Amino acid sequence: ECITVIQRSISITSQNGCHRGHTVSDFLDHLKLKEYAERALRHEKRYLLQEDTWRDSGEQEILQTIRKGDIKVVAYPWFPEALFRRSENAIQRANNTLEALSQNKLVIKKSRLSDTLRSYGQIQHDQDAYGIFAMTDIPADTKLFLDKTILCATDGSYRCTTCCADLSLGASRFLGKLYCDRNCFRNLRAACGLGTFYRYEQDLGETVSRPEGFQSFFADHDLEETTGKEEIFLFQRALEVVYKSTQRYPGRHPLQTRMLNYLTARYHDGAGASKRFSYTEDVCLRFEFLQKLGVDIFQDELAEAWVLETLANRIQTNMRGYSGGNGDDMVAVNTMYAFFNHSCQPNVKSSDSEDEDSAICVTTTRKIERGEELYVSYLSDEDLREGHDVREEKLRPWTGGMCLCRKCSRERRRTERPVSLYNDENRCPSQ
Ligand SMILES: C[S@@+](CC[C@H](N)C(=O)[O-])C[C@H]1O[C@@H](n2cnc3c(N)ncnc32)[C@H](O)[C@@H]1O
Repeated sequence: ECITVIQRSISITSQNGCHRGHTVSDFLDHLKLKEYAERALRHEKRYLLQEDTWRDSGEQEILQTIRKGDIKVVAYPWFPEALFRRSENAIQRANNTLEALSQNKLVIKKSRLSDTLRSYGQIQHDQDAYGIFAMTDIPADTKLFLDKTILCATDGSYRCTTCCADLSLGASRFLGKLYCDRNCFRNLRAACGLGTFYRYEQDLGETVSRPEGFQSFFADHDLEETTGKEEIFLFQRALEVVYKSTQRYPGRHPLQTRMLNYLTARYHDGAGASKRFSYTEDVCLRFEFLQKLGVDIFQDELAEAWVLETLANRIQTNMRGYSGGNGDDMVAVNTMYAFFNHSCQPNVKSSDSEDEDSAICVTTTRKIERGEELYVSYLSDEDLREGHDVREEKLRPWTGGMCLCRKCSRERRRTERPVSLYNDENRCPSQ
């Protein structure tokens, strides 16, 4: 009913050609929309009041939060349970890949953080956190594996626009962007379809057939000033991958797309705060991009808000960033690397591969014993030198609460209640 009212008022406004010539029907529509908005506000308030994280907040605070546009994304009750988390098969497949890559040195298992994360509500009550464990003793400075990138996005200044490879040794320019070579340019063009390149193609004078009502993403949005625009591009790449998968395997749900189904999603909302909602980024850009892919946003499962949200969440929880300091920022997802949990005293370090596009290389920083869990740091070296409170705040987007690493547990113990998992030196419980 609400959509009909909106559609009617849009068509009246466009027929009138301006917003000033209000009609009686405009006015009634306005009143009706206001009523719907009030009803939605009451509903959202009731919903938030039932939530643990909001129980201590006053009604005014809740209302203000909703008015600012903060929302909580929940799945519709009819979504199958299987879509809430990764399948056993996905973990098994990931394990086969990791064992082969690491030459049987490493295995993916339930992390030693898992039970505590669950008891603190940092993961869901029926969710497991996985991690990477050593299957043998491993000396310091051992190269563990090289993990290829499945998705990446860059601003393109010093890295290839398609594969994010370092371009310091040479690059080719096509239509104003830098690439390793023509192949990379062609790959991105094939992956993104016409929309991405419309403006550039037009500049070159090539004829492009433009579907009616079609809007070019880059032509209509100036993202130059947007912070984190690489993340928006990364999300679009993920949508392309998912779209291609659903075209190829029509019965497969978008969230079961291979590779992306290796990734865990955060179901906490980070620091107890709900997600800041941006109409431009969360609605307009996503829908426009789906439209570009040819997805019917009222019919297709891919366009369902919870699916898009979960997809974006999986990308954000598992991506890694790289900043070379010269503006060559990039964000990438590497599926095996994504299984590492974080420690403020990591026993594994990562580096960009020198010879393999944007692949990531992981190496031990000290001797590892059989059965130990391996951890990387999600923070930069500089941030690791900060005190406990600063580190915990910076880690909150991932942890949604406390950092459960050994160092943080120790430092927290000095000040408040203990969260100790470390009586036996990071050992996996089953060893
Ligand atoms: C990149 S994933 C790591 C692998 C993940 N445990 C899995 O099952 O695939 C990041 C997520 O792991 C959990 N995590 C990793 N390190 C953590 C830590 N030190 N403290 C709390 N949670 C952590 C958080 O839930 C975070 O969102």
